[in-house]
Amino acid sequence: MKILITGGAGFIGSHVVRLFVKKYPDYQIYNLDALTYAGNLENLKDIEKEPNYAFIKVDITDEHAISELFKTYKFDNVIHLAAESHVDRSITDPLSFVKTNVIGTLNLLNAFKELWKGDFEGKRFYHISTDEVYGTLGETGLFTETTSYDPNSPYSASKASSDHFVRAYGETYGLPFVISNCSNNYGQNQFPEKLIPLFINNIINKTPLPVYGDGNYTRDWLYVVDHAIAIDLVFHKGKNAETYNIGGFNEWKNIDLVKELCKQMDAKLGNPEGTSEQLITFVKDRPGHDLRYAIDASKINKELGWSPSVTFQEGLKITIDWYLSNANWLKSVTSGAYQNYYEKQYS
Ligand SMILES: Cc1cn([C@H]2C[C@H](O)[C@@H](COP(=O)(O)OP(=O)(O)O[C@H]3O[C@H](CO)[C@@H](O)[C@H](O)[C@H]3O)O2)c(=O)[nH]c1=O
Repeated sequence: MKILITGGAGFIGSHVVRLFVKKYPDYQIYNLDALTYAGNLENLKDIEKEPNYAFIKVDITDEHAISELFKTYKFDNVIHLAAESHVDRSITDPLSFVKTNVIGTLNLLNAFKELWKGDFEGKRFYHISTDEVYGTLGETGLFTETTSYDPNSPYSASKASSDHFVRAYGETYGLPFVISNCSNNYGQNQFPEKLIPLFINNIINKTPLPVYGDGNYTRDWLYVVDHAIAIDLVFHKGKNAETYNIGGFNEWKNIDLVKELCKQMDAKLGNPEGTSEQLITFVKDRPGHDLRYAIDASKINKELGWSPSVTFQEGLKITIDWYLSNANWLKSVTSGAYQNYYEKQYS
């Protein structure tokens, strides 16, 4: 089986590529990535020489290149993770999100459709998406697979649009697909623009921790390897044309999470208690900031037997240890791209 995994050099993508390369030696895994600021082949150093792994540097916005690639390699299946993913960046540059997340997805769908021309036996297009397509929750309630789409940021609007296109290709052309919508991920190799790795990096460098608004925003956090395990299950056992919500049953208000992170970092760094908390700085809010995301993951639990295997305390510990022992990785990824979007745009 030939599987194209897009965005495989990125954070979640690299964990998915590693899992598939190691677990399925009979599959041929093609990792397609444009290697933008968030993609890094260092993330896959440990598996790059495996015989069932190949890397292809192509941007999914390049319609011609994508079409030629599908003709050459005849991929049986696609697991599509390539995306612009950072909400703050989408606020300053929405168009690049439409190009990659919407047009890029369309290019893949078209190439897949043209390659198999309706003979889709044993084929599947798996679109990896986000819980942000559902918009925001109040203090109570959970997103289920039937919650209406109501995206609020340019990022979530672009992901909602690509989800709709995938479903439309299923309805219109009979293209076999499955979609999953996941909550906030954290873990090793995440680019330090996202809350947890950004704040770990800032604590290491003793720079301010910019908490947006009053910090009373809630996210549901999932350890990235548990997401990769869920993707493996949905890919192999998920029903055609279905959606699966994936979440950690692990809601945290940002301010509480940041304080917990500070506590664990102080313990690790041998700082007196309370040292890192002094770096917390309440700053101007993110425009259109969604109050709360929370996922009802009971469908994937009941149908496919998935539930998170790593507790938040364990996952956070693994993550902190990884960043502390990979200072070179942190330095190299932060030397080029500007990672602290608060300072750049909202100050
Ligand atoms: C970077 C940053 C974030 N925040 C807040 C904003 C959010 O309420 C929360 C998490 O922010 P972020 O790490 O940017 O993640 P968020 O906007 O929730 O979106 C993430 O989670 C989504 C899934 O829910 C993914 O689809 C997105 O690709 C991913 O970026 O922390 C701060 O207060 N200060 C910051 O500097």
